[in-house]
This record gives sequence, structure tokens and C-alpha cells, in this order.
Amino acid sequence: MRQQQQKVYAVVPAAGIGKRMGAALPKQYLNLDGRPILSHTLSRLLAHPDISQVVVALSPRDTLFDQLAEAGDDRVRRVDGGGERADSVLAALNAIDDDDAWVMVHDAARPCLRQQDITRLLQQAGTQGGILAAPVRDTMKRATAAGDIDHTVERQGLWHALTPQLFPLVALREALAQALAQQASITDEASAMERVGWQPTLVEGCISNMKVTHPDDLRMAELLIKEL
Ligand SMILES: Nc1ccn([C@@H]2O[C@H](COP(=O)(O)OP(=O)(O)OP(=O)(O)O)[C@@H](O)[C@H]2O)c(=O)n1
Ligand SMILES: C[C@](O)(CO)[C@H](O)COP(=O)(O)O
Repeated sequence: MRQQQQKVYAVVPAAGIGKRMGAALPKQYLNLDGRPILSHTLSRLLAHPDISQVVVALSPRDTLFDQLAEAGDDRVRRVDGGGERADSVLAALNAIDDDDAWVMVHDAARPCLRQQDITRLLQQAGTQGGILAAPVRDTMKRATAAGDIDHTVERQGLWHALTPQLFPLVALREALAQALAQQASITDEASAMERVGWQPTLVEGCISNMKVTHPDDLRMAELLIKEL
């Protein structure tokens, strides 16, 4: 459980190229309701009173970030990201000099984050951290290589992992570095912590906290962002 005096740093991996989006720009810079996706994401984190600073991992070739209004906020710092999302997150963690801190890692591609979800994660995460997540609503199928149904997966106890994901800085930095050194497949911070035996808390978050991944997601996010 985070102690009140322990600072919270937000880490935003934003160095991806958005292959699945197939746009001319990296998807974090696509326009959403009048401004880039990354601008929405940063402003939501900066608006929360318990977040001290935001460290954004960007492509070394990023020339768009400085055009964002949030780039001028003195609580925002940029670092060079890496080849994979986990490398970008670790680069940001290595730039934080506060071993007593906790970090809240949130995808740049999830602009529809609600303040109450950030608060709930901070309040409900346990001593082994926590993640926002949404219980699976649909019946889940495992596919055969041919694309047919192999079997139905029991959905009881099955959750979609979202972000933010909240952990003590030092523990996450060590677990992530170890996972990457061992070339483990890490697609979220919790999986790095699970590898070292942690059982983070699942904190139910709003399913509207979607990750903009494919073109259709942008249209959905346009509808959702207006409701926040
Ligand atoms: N080397 C990378 C790859 C991804 N990300 C970030 O991690 C988040 C989630 O990743 P994803 O949705 O997969 O974004 P992309 O990698 O850009 O998408 P794609 O896989 O379609 O290329 C995004 O905000 C993305 O910018 C990152 O910081 N560094
Ligand atoms: C971190 C994440 O958003 C949790 O669902 C997801 O794992 C990111 O996956 P991606 O393939 O890097 O978008």
C-alpha cells in the first residue's frame, strides 16, 4: 500500500509507430476532438492532484511532441524510448531519481482515462501494486490455426488488463530490467511483476478507457472523449 507521503510519477510510453493504425503519423499524434491523442492523455494525468510529474518516452526521431501545449508544463519530462514498449517504460523509470516513489504507467494511446479511475487505482492498489482492469463480458473462444473455434475459454475470473498500472518504482525497475535481460515477452508492467512472484490487485476500471489501436478505435474514442 502506497503511503501518502510517497510521490507518484506517471510514466507514459509514447514512442510507438502505430503500425496497426496504418496512419501517416504515429497514432499518438492523430487528431482526437481537436487535439492530438497524446495531448489528451497527458492533460488527464496532469489534472490529477496526486501525480507529481510525468515522464514521457518518445521516439528519438519525434519532432511533434514540442508542439503540444503539455510539453511546456514544468512537470513534464521527456526521455528517449526504446524498440519495444517495455524498453520505453524502463528508459523512463531509469530517469526517475526518487527510490521512495511509486510509478503509474499509462499508455499514450489511452486518452479516455477518467480522474475517478486514477483515484480508485491509488486507493485500492495493495502492497504489491495494482492495475486498472475490466472483467470480460463476452464469451471467449480459443481459435485453431485455421481460424475455427477450438474451444470456449472459461470467462469467470478473466479480465482485460488496462492502464494505468501502479507499482513501487524500484521493484518495477528491477523486475522489468530482469525480464528484458532474460528476453521474456512483456506486454504490460504487471507481467514483469508476476514473473518475480507479485500478485498485483485488479482494480475495476471503466471499459471506455480503451487503447486506440486500429482505425475503428479512433471513431469510438471520438464518441467517448466527449463524455468525459
Ligand atoms: N517501442 C515502443 C512501442 C510502443 N510504445 C507505446 O506503448 C503504447 C501501447 O503500445 P501500442 O498500442 O502497441 O502502440 P504501437 O506500438 O505504436 O502500435 P503498433 O503495435 O500498432 O505499432 C503506445 O502508447 C505506444 O506509443 C512505446 O512507448 N515504445
Ligand atoms: C499495456 C496494455 O495496454 C495492457 O492491455 C497492452 O498490453 C499494450 O499492448 P500493446 O500491444 O503494446 O498495445
